[in-house]
Amino acid sequence: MSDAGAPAAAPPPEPVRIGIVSISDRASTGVYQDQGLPALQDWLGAALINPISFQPRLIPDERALIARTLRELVDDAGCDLVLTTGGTGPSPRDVTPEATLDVADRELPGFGEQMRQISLHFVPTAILSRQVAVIRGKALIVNLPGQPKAIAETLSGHDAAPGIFAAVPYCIDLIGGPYLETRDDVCAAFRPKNARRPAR
Ligand SMILES: Nc1ncnc2c1ncn2[C@@H]1O[C@H](COP(=O)(O)OP(=O)(O)OP(=O)(O)O)[C@@H](O)[C@H]1O
Ligand SMILES: Nc1nc2c(c(=O)[nH]1)N[C@H]1C(S)=C(S)[C@@H](COP(=O)(O)O)O[C@H]1N2
Repeated sequence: MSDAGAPAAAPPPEPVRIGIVSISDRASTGVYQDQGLPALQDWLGAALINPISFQPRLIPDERALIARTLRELVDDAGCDLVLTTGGTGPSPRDVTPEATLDVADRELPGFGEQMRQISLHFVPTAILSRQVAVIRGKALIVNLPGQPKAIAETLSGHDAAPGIFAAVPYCIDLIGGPYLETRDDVCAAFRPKNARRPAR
């Protein structure tokens, strides 16, 4: 039978390379078991339809090492997206935002603003979190708080506020990365109509 006239089958989802970085003095030295990397991997694996190649890193709260790790993930490992967790608070060892700005080409303040709004719904101490999001080359780097439960809270949001991940696929389109497709029950990605490909 001919397929003439039938709509073209959607191309397979594009592969994406994602750096996940857990920044914690105690988890990186074995004082407690790291829960940051598994939480990031679980959430992203559930949310994205694209095949994901994870680049995981577990490191202490050292500014130069964090910056070096972010550069390596983007410039050498070729990550399209890097999510960090931890080190965003006000204590002297919390230096993740500074290290992230050290490697930034440009800052995207909306991510931090939205994240703090979402987190206020869960904890009043959300205002202590100094997360930033930046572009380096063709990659987006986003800081998340260190509490393992904060990862799903900030990425998914809640009834009154969409999670910050909703804006990630379109951002990655705009900076030249792969077309990210999400499972709507975990996270409905927002794209303007003219940027959407046909749904699967
Ligand atoms: N990677 C992690 N794995 C498991 N639990 C974590 C992790 N990071 C943080 N937590 C938990 O969240 C709490 C607050 O995180 P925060 O990033 O402020 O830790 P911290 O006091 O800077 O210490 P550290 O850097 O040693 O994790 C920690 O006290 C810990 O209970
Ligand atoms: N969604 C969410 N955001 C949160 C939290 C949380 O539990 N859930 N903890 C807050 C606390 S107590 C602090 S100190 C800051 C910074 O955390 P970090 O240093 O672990 O990155 O994140 C805040 N943001």
